[in-house]
Amino acid sequence: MNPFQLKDGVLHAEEVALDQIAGEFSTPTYVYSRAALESAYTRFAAGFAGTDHLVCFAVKSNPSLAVLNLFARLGAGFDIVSGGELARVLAAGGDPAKVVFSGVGKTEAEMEAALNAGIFCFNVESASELERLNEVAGRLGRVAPVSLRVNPNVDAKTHPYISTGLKNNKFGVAYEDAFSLYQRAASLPNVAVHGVDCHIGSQLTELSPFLDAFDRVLVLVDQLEADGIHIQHIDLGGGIGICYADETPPDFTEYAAAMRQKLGKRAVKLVFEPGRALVGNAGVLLTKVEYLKHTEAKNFAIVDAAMNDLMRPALYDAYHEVLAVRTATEQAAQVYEIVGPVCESGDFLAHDRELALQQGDLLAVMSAGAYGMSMSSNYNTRPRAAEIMVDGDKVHLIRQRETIEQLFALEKIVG
Ligand SMILES: Cc1ncc(COP(=O)(O)O)c(C=O)c1O
Ligand SMILES: N[C@@H](CCCC[NH3+])C(=O)O
Repeated sequence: MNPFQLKDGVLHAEEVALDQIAGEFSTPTYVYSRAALESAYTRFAAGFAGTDHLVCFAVKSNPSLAVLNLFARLGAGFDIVSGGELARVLAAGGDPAKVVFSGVGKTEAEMEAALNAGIFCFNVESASELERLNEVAGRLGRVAPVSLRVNPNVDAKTHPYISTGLKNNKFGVAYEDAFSLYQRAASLPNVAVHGVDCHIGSQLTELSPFLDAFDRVLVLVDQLEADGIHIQHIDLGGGIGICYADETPPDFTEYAAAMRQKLGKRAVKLVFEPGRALVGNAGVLLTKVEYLKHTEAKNFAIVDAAMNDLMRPALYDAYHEVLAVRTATEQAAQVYEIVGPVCESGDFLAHDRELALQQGDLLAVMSAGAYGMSMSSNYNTRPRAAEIMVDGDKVHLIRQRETIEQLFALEKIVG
Protein backbone atom coordinates (compact mmCIF):
# COMPACT_ATOMS: atom_id res chain seq x y z
CA MET A 1 0.00 0.00 0.00
CA ASN A 2 1.14 3.55 -0.65
CA PRO A 3 -0.23 5.84 2.06
CA PHE A 4 1.32 8.92 0.42
CA GLN A 5 -1.06 9.99 -2.33
CA LEU A 6 -1.95 13.23 -4.07
CA LYS A 7 -5.43 14.49 -3.22
CA ASP A 8 -6.62 17.68 -4.91
CA GLY A 9 -3.04 18.45 -5.90
CA VAL A 10 -1.66 18.08 -2.36
CA LEU A 11 0.42 15.16 -1.12
CA HIS A 12 -1.20 13.46 1.86
CA ALA A 13 -0.14 10.95 4.48
CA GLU A 14 -3.28 8.83 4.78
CA GLU A 15 -6.01 11.49 5.30
CA VAL A 16 -3.72 14.33 6.36
CA ALA A 17 -2.23 16.91 3.98
CA LEU A 18 1.52 17.17 4.47
CA ASP A 19 1.41 20.96 4.32
CA GLN A 20 -0.90 20.90 7.34
CA ILE A 21 1.74 18.91 9.24
CA ALA A 22 4.48 21.33 8.18
CA GLY A 23 2.29 24.25 9.29
CA GLU A 24 1.72 22.75 12.70
CA PHE A 25 5.08 21.12 13.43
CA SER A 26 7.47 22.93 11.08
CA THR A 27 10.21 21.17 9.07
CA PRO A 28 12.29 19.07 8.68
CA THR A 29 9.93 16.40 10.01
CA TYR A 30 9.68 12.67 9.53
CA VAL A 31 6.12 11.51 8.86
CA TYR A 32 5.13 7.86 9.19
CA SER A 33 1.88 6.18 8.25
CA ARG A 34 0.53 3.85 10.89
CA ALA A 35 -1.57 1.98 8.33
CA ALA A 36 1.48 1.32 6.17
CA LEU A 37 3.49 0.04 9.14
CA GLU A 38 0.68 -2.26 10.21
CA SER A 39 0.05 -3.48 6.72
CA ALA A 40 3.72 -4.29 6.13
CA TYR A 41 4.05 -6.26 9.36
CA THR A 42 0.78 -8.09 8.89
CA ARG A 43 1.55 -9.03 5.29
CA PHE A 44 5.03 -10.25 6.21
CA ALA A 45 3.79 -12.39 9.10
CA ALA A 46 0.81 -13.71 7.12
CA GLY A 47 3.19 -15.42 4.71
CA PHE A 48 4.29 -17.68 7.56
CA ALA A 49 0.87 -18.48 9.00
CA GLY A 50 0.81 -22.18 9.85
CA THR A 51 4.61 -22.33 10.14
CA ASP A 52 6.35 -21.96 13.49
CA HIS A 53 7.95 -18.54 13.10
CA LEU A 54 9.06 -15.34 14.82
CA VAL A 55 9.35 -11.98 13.10
CA CYS A 56 11.98 -9.86 14.87
CA PHE A 57 11.80 -6.29 13.59
CA ALA A 58 15.34 -4.90 13.13
CA VAL A 59 15.25 -2.02 15.61
CA LYS A 60 18.17 -0.18 14.00
CA SER A 61 16.09 0.61 10.94
CA ASN A 62 13.58 2.67 12.94
CA PRO A 63 13.94 2.66 16.72
CA SER A 64 11.08 5.07 17.48
CA LEU A 65 9.27 3.93 20.64
CA ALA A 66 5.92 4.47 18.93
CA VAL A 67 6.94 2.28 15.99
CA LEU A 68 8.32 -0.44 18.28
CA ASN A 69 5.20 -0.33 20.42
CA LEU A 70 2.99 -0.70 17.35
CA PHE A 71 4.92 -3.75 16.18
CA ALA A 72 4.99 -5.22 19.71
CA ARG A 73 1.20 -4.98 19.85
CA LEU A 74 1.01 -6.80 16.53
CA GLY A 75 3.03 -9.65 18.06
CA ALA A 76 6.48 -8.83 16.72
CA GLY A 77 9.78 -9.73 18.29
CA PHE A 78 12.86 -7.56 17.85
CA ASP A 79 16.40 -7.85 16.51
CA ILE A 80 18.68 -5.66 18.62
CA VAL A 81 22.35 -4.76 18.30
CA SER A 82 23.04 -2.89 21.53
CA GLY A 83 22.05 -2.49 25.15
CA GLY A 84 20.43 0.77 24.12
CA GLU A 85 18.18 -1.01 21.66
CA LEU A 86 17.27 -3.57 24.34
CA ALA A 87 16.27 -0.74 26.67
CA ARG A 88 14.17 0.80 23.89
CA VAL A 89 12.38 -2.46 23.21
CA LEU A 90 11.58 -2.88 26.89
CA ALA A 91 10.46 0.76 27.20
CA ALA A 92 8.19 0.27 24.19
CA GLY A 93 6.51 -2.78 25.77
CA GLY A 94 8.33 -5.38 23.67
CA ASP A 95 8.57 -8.96 24.93
CA PRO A 96 12.19 -9.84 25.83
CA ALA A 97 11.41 -13.50 25.17
CA LYS A 98 11.06 -12.52 21.49
CA VAL A 99 14.36 -10.64 21.22
CA VAL A 100 17.42 -11.76 19.27
CA PHE A 101 20.69 -9.98 19.96
CA SER A 102 22.99 -9.52 16.93
CA GLY A 103 26.20 -7.53 16.59
CA VAL A 104 29.94 -8.12 16.55
CA GLY A 105 30.92 -6.16 19.64
CA LYS A 106 28.62 -7.06 22.52
CA THR A 107 30.06 -5.77 25.79
CA GLU A 108 29.86 -7.65 29.09
CA ALA A 109 27.34 -5.13 30.38
CA GLU A 110 25.16 -5.65 27.30
CA MET A 111 25.35 -9.42 27.70
CA GLU A 112 24.35 -9.13 31.35
CA ALA A 113 21.40 -6.89 30.55
CA ALA A 114 20.18 -9.29 27.87
CA LEU A 115 20.63 -12.35 30.12
CA ASN A 116 18.77 -10.63 32.94
CA ALA A 117 15.97 -9.65 30.57
CA GLY A 118 15.68 -13.25 29.36
CA ILE A 119 16.04 -12.77 25.62
CA PHE A 120 15.19 -15.43 23.03
CA CYS A 121 18.69 -15.86 21.61
CA PHE A 122 22.16 -14.38 21.25
CA ASN A 123 23.44 -14.36 17.68
CA VAL A 124 27.10 -14.94 18.41
CA GLU A 125 29.51 -13.52 15.84
CA SER A 126 32.96 -14.82 16.88
CA ALA A 127 34.80 -17.49 18.88
CA SER A 128 35.90 -14.91 21.42
CA GLU A 129 32.36 -13.64 21.90
CA LEU A 130 31.23 -17.23 22.56
CA GLU A 131 33.82 -17.63 25.32
CA ARG A 132 32.91 -14.29 26.87
CA LEU A 133 29.20 -15.06 26.81
CA ASN A 134 29.85 -18.39 28.52
CA GLU A 135 31.81 -16.61 31.25
CA VAL A 136 29.27 -13.83 31.78
CA ALA A 137 26.35 -16.27 31.88
CA GLY A 138 28.28 -18.46 34.33
CA ARG A 139 28.87 -15.52 36.61
CA LEU A 140 25.12 -14.79 36.63
CA GLY A 141 24.25 -18.46 37.12
CA ARG A 142 22.50 -18.57 33.77
CA VAL A 143 22.65 -20.48 30.51
CA ALA A 144 22.67 -18.29 27.41
CA PRO A 145 20.67 -19.47 24.39
CA VAL A 146 22.88 -19.10 21.31
CA SER A 147 22.98 -19.27 17.54
CA LEU A 148 26.18 -18.71 15.63
CA ARG A 149 25.91 -16.17 12.85
CA VAL A 150 27.46 -17.94 9.89
CA ASN A 151 28.62 -16.35 6.69
CA PRO A 152 27.24 -18.52 3.94
CA ASN A 153 29.53 -16.69 1.51
CA VAL A 154 26.85 -15.87 -1.01
CA ASP A 155 26.82 -12.67 -3.01
CA ALA A 156 23.88 -10.56 -1.85
CA LYS A 157 24.08 -8.51 -5.07
CA THR A 158 23.60 -5.25 -3.20
CA HIS A 159 25.68 -2.16 -2.38
CA PRO A 160 29.12 -3.27 -1.04
CA TYR A 161 28.65 -1.20 2.15
CA ILE A 162 25.51 -3.15 3.06
CA SER A 163 26.55 -6.63 1.96
CA THR A 164 27.42 -8.69 5.03
CA GLY A 165 27.41 -12.41 4.22
CA LEU A 166 30.77 -12.66 2.49
CA LYS A 167 33.94 -14.20 3.89
CA ASN A 168 35.92 -11.01 4.10
CA ASN A 169 33.73 -8.82 6.26
CA LYS A 170 33.64 -8.32 10.00
CA PHE A 171 30.30 -10.02 10.58
CA GLY A 172 29.67 -13.60 11.66
CA VAL A 173 31.92 -16.65 11.50
CA ALA A 174 33.27 -18.28 8.37
CA TYR A 175 31.09 -21.10 7.14
CA GLU A 176 34.07 -23.47 7.22
CA ASP A 177 34.71 -22.75 10.90
CA ALA A 178 31.10 -22.97 12.03
CA PHE A 179 30.91 -26.71 12.68
CA SER A 180 33.88 -26.82 15.05
CA LEU A 181 32.69 -23.68 16.81
CA TYR A 182 29.30 -25.32 17.34
CA GLN A 183 31.09 -28.30 18.88
CA ARG A 184 32.89 -25.93 21.19
CA ALA A 185 29.59 -24.20 22.08
CA ALA A 186 27.99 -27.57 22.82
CA SER A 187 30.79 -28.34 25.26
CA LEU A 188 30.46 -25.12 27.26
CA PRO A 189 28.39 -25.25 30.47
CA ASN A 190 26.78 -21.82 30.29
CA VAL A 191 25.64 -21.58 26.71
CA ALA A 192 23.02 -23.75 25.05
CA VAL A 193 22.94 -24.15 21.28
CA HIS A 194 19.47 -23.21 20.06
CA GLY A 195 19.83 -22.08 16.46
CA VAL A 196 21.77 -21.14 13.36
CA ASP A 197 21.72 -17.54 12.18
CA CYS A 198 22.72 -15.72 9.02
CA HIS A 199 22.15 -12.28 7.56
CA ILE A 200 23.67 -11.71 4.16
CA GLY A 201 23.00 -8.04 3.53
CA SER A 202 20.45 -5.33 3.14
CA GLN A 203 18.31 -3.98 0.30
CA LEU A 204 18.34 -7.30 -1.58
CA THR A 205 16.18 -7.21 -4.66
CA GLU A 206 16.49 -10.83 -5.71
CA LEU A 207 15.30 -14.00 -4.06
CA SER A 208 18.17 -16.22 -5.14
CA PRO A 209 20.80 -15.07 -2.59
CA PHE A 210 18.34 -15.80 0.24
CA LEU A 211 17.72 -19.26 -1.13
CA ASP A 212 21.43 -19.97 -1.63
CA ALA A 213 22.13 -18.87 1.94
CA PHE A 214 19.29 -21.04 3.26
CA ASP A 215 20.66 -24.06 1.37
CA ARG A 216 24.05 -23.63 2.97
CA VAL A 217 22.52 -23.17 6.41
CA LEU A 218 20.50 -26.38 5.98
CA VAL A 219 23.64 -28.35 5.11
CA LEU A 220 25.16 -27.12 8.37
CA VAL A 221 21.99 -27.92 10.33
CA ASP A 222 22.10 -31.49 8.99
CA GLN A 223 25.77 -31.87 9.92
CA LEU A 224 25.05 -30.60 13.41
CA GLU A 225 22.05 -32.89 13.89
CA ALA A 226 24.16 -35.84 12.74
CA ASP A 227 26.67 -34.85 15.40
CA GLY A 228 23.95 -34.76 18.08
CA ILE A 229 23.68 -30.96 18.20
CA HIS A 230 19.99 -30.18 17.94
CA ILE A 231 18.89 -27.00 16.19
CA GLN A 232 15.53 -25.56 17.26
CA HIS A 233 15.44 -22.50 15.05
CA ILE A 234 16.96 -21.03 11.92
CA ASP A 235 17.30 -17.26 11.78
CA LEU A 236 17.49 -16.04 8.20
CA GLY A 237 18.14 -12.41 9.07
CA GLY A 238 16.60 -9.49 7.26
CA GLY A 239 17.54 -7.85 4.01
CA ILE A 240 14.46 -7.79 1.79
CA GLY A 241 14.71 -4.62 -0.26
CA ILE A 242 12.12 -2.00 -1.05
CA CYS A 243 11.36 0.03 -4.12
CA TYR A 244 13.17 3.38 -3.95
CA ALA A 245 13.10 4.04 -7.69
CA ASP A 246 12.31 1.14 -9.99
CA GLU A 247 13.59 -1.88 -8.07
CA THR A 248 11.35 -4.93 -7.94
CA PRO A 249 12.24 -6.70 -4.69
CA PRO A 250 10.64 -10.07 -3.95
CA ASP A 251 7.17 -9.61 -2.54
CA PHE A 252 6.48 -10.97 0.92
CA THR A 253 4.23 -13.79 -0.26
CA GLU A 254 6.77 -14.98 -2.79
CA TYR A 255 9.58 -14.74 -0.22
CA ALA A 256 7.60 -16.62 2.44
CA ALA A 257 6.51 -19.35 0.04
CA ALA A 258 10.09 -19.90 -1.12
CA MET A 259 11.38 -20.05 2.45
CA ARG A 260 8.69 -22.43 3.58
CA GLN A 261 9.30 -24.68 0.63
CA LYS A 262 13.01 -24.83 1.40
CA LEU A 263 12.30 -25.68 5.03
CA GLY A 264 10.10 -28.56 3.92
CA LYS A 265 8.92 -30.81 6.73
CA ARG A 266 11.64 -29.98 9.24
CA ALA A 267 10.32 -29.16 12.72
CA VAL A 268 12.38 -26.02 13.09
CA LYS A 269 11.16 -22.52 13.96
CA LEU A 270 11.94 -19.86 11.35
CA VAL A 271 13.13 -16.49 12.61
CA PHE A 272 13.36 -13.35 10.47
CA GLU A 273 14.86 -9.94 11.13
CA PRO A 274 13.30 -7.59 8.58
CA GLY A 275 13.89 -3.87 9.01
CA ARG A 276 13.68 -1.77 5.88
CA ALA A 277 10.94 -3.88 4.30
CA LEU A 278 8.57 -3.10 7.19
CA VAL A 279 9.23 0.62 7.59
CA GLY A 280 11.07 2.03 4.57
CA ASN A 281 8.10 3.00 2.46
CA ALA A 282 5.96 3.91 5.47
CA GLY A 283 7.83 7.17 6.04
CA VAL A 284 8.83 10.42 4.33
CA LEU A 285 11.04 13.29 5.30
CA LEU A 286 9.19 16.56 4.94
CA THR A 287 11.38 19.55 4.15
CA LYS A 288 11.04 23.16 3.01
CA VAL A 289 12.87 24.92 0.19
CA GLU A 290 14.79 27.76 1.83
CA TYR A 291 16.50 29.12 -1.29
CA LEU A 292 16.72 28.57 -5.00
CA LYS A 293 20.18 29.30 -6.34
CA HIS A 294 21.05 29.29 -10.00
CA THR A 295 24.68 28.99 -11.07
CA GLU A 296 26.14 28.61 -14.54
CA ALA A 297 26.42 24.86 -14.14
CA LYS A 298 23.55 23.95 -11.89
CA ASN A 299 20.33 24.91 -10.18
CA PHE A 300 20.28 24.27 -6.48
CA ALA A 301 17.28 23.89 -4.24
CA ILE A 302 18.65 24.47 -0.76
CA VAL A 303 16.27 22.78 1.66
CA ASP A 304 16.07 22.75 5.46
CA ALA A 305 16.80 18.99 5.74
CA ALA A 306 20.37 17.82 5.32
CA MET A 307 22.73 14.88 5.47
CA ASN A 308 22.49 14.96 9.25
CA ASP A 309 18.75 14.22 8.92
CA LEU A 310 18.98 11.67 6.11
CA MET A 311 22.44 10.29 5.61
CA ARG A 312 21.77 7.63 2.98
CA PRO A 313 22.39 9.78 -0.11
CA ALA A 314 25.71 11.07 1.24
CA LEU A 315 26.80 7.67 2.54
CA TYR A 316 25.73 5.30 -0.23
CA ASP A 317 24.82 7.69 -3.01
CA ALA A 318 21.36 6.28 -2.36
CA TYR A 319 18.39 7.38 -4.44
CA HIS A 320 15.28 8.76 -2.76
CA GLU A 321 12.40 10.06 -4.81
CA VAL A 322 11.57 13.72 -4.10
CA LEU A 323 8.02 14.96 -4.59
CA ALA A 324 6.55 18.43 -4.34
CA VAL A 325 3.87 18.53 -1.65
CA ARG A 326 1.77 20.91 -3.77
CA THR A 327 1.68 20.52 -7.50
CA ALA A 328 2.97 23.79 -8.92
CA THR A 329 0.82 25.65 -11.38
CA GLU A 330 2.85 28.75 -12.28
CA GLN A 331 6.59 28.28 -12.46
CA ALA A 332 8.35 26.10 -15.04
CA ALA A 333 10.10 22.87 -14.09
CA GLN A 334 13.88 22.92 -13.93
CA VAL A 335 16.51 20.36 -13.09
CA TYR A 336 17.70 20.79 -9.49
CA GLU A 337 20.30 19.50 -7.12
CA ILE A 338 18.46 19.11 -3.82
CA VAL A 339 20.98 20.03 -1.14
CA GLY A 340 21.00 20.82 2.57
CA PRO A 341 22.63 23.64 4.53
CA VAL A 342 25.45 21.50 5.99
CA CYS A 343 28.99 22.56 5.16
CA GLU A 344 29.98 19.51 3.11
CA SER A 345 29.91 19.11 -0.65
CA GLY A 346 28.52 15.64 0.03
CA ASP A 347 25.46 17.16 1.67
CA PHE A 348 22.87 16.38 -0.93
CA LEU A 349 19.54 14.61 -0.80
CA ALA A 350 19.04 14.14 -4.54
CA HIS A 351 20.70 14.88 -7.87
CA ASP A 352 19.17 16.08 -11.12
CA ARG A 353 15.50 16.25 -10.22
CA GLU A 354 13.08 17.97 -12.49
CA LEU A 355 10.80 20.03 -10.28
CA ALA A 356 8.82 23.25 -10.53
CA LEU A 357 9.87 25.10 -7.41
CA GLN A 358 9.55 28.37 -5.55
CA GLN A 359 11.20 29.35 -2.32
CA GLY A 360 9.07 28.22 0.59
CA ASP A 361 7.73 25.15 -1.21
CA LEU A 362 7.50 21.87 0.67
CA LEU A 363 9.10 18.69 -0.58
CA ALA A 364 8.69 15.09 0.56
CA VAL A 365 11.76 12.89 0.42
CA MET A 366 10.19 9.50 -0.07
CA SER A 367 11.06 6.03 1.29
CA ALA A 368 12.67 7.57 4.35
CA GLY A 369 11.10 5.35 7.03
CA ALA A 370 14.16 3.08 7.33
CA TYR A 371 17.66 4.22 8.29
CA GLY A 372 16.51 7.83 8.15
CA MET A 373 15.95 9.21 11.63
CA SER A 374 17.89 6.25 13.06
CA MET A 375 21.11 7.36 11.36
CA SER A 376 20.62 11.07 11.93
CA SER A 377 23.14 13.17 13.82
CA ASN A 378 23.62 16.66 15.20
CA TYR A 379 26.39 17.61 12.77
CA ASN A 380 26.61 21.39 12.39
CA THR A 381 24.73 21.64 15.73
CA ARG A 382 21.48 20.90 14.01
CA PRO A 383 18.68 19.66 16.26
CA ARG A 384 17.22 16.41 15.04
CA ALA A 385 13.89 16.48 13.24
CA ALA A 386 10.49 15.93 14.79
CA GLU A 387 8.68 12.64 14.10
CA ILE A 388 4.97 12.32 13.42
CA MET A 389 2.76 9.29 13.09
CA VAL A 390 -0.39 9.74 11.06
CA ASP A 391 -3.31 7.43 11.73
CA GLY A 392 -6.19 8.08 9.35
CA ASP A 393 -7.03 11.73 9.96
CA LYS A 394 -5.18 11.88 13.29
CA VAL A 395 -1.71 13.33 13.71
CA HIS A 396 0.49 12.21 16.62
CA LEU A 397 3.77 13.90 17.52
CA ILE A 398 5.85 10.85 18.47
CA ARG A 399 9.13 12.69 18.97
CA GLN A 400 9.55 16.39 19.58
CA ARG A 401 12.04 18.36 17.57
CA GLU A 402 15.24 18.68 19.58
CA THR A 403 16.02 22.09 21.01
CA ILE A 404 19.40 23.76 20.61
CA GLU A 405 19.80 23.77 24.42
CA GLN A 406 19.42 19.99 24.52
CA LEU A 407 22.35 19.69 22.14
CA PHE A 408 24.83 21.14 24.61
CA ALA A 409 23.09 20.25 27.86
CA LEU A 410 25.69 17.60 28.71
CA GLU A 411 28.68 19.85 28.10
CA LYS A 412 30.70 22.00 30.43
CA ILE A 413 33.09 24.88 29.98
CA VAL A 414 36.44 24.42 31.73
CA GLY A 415 37.61 27.60 33.46
C1 LIG B 1 21.95 -8.71 11.73
C2 LIG B 1 20.97 -7.88 10.98
N1 LIG B 1 19.68 -8.26 10.97
C3 LIG B 1 18.74 -7.52 10.33
C4 LIG B 1 19.07 -6.39 9.63
C5 LIG B 1 17.97 -5.65 8.94
O1 LIG B 1 18.22 -5.53 7.61
P1 LIG B 1 17.12 -4.94 6.63
O2 LIG B 1 16.76 -3.60 7.11
O3 LIG B 1 17.83 -4.91 5.33
O4 LIG B 1 15.97 -5.88 6.63
C6 LIG B 1 20.41 -5.98 9.57
C7 LIG B 1 20.83 -4.82 8.76
O5 LIG B 1 21.26 -5.04 7.63
C8 LIG B 1 21.38 -6.74 10.29
O6 LIG B 1 22.65 -6.36 10.30
N1 LIG C 1 21.95 1.72 6.97
C1 LIG C 1 21.85 1.03 5.73
C2 LIG C 1 21.63 -0.41 5.84
C3 LIG C 1 22.60 -1.09 6.72
C4 LIG C 1 21.90 -2.14 7.45
C5 LIG C 1 22.53 -2.38 8.75
N2 LIG C 1 22.68 -3.79 9.02
C6 LIG C 1 20.91 1.73 4.78
O1 LIG C 1 20.52 2.82 5.00
O2 LIG C 1 20.57 1.23 3.78
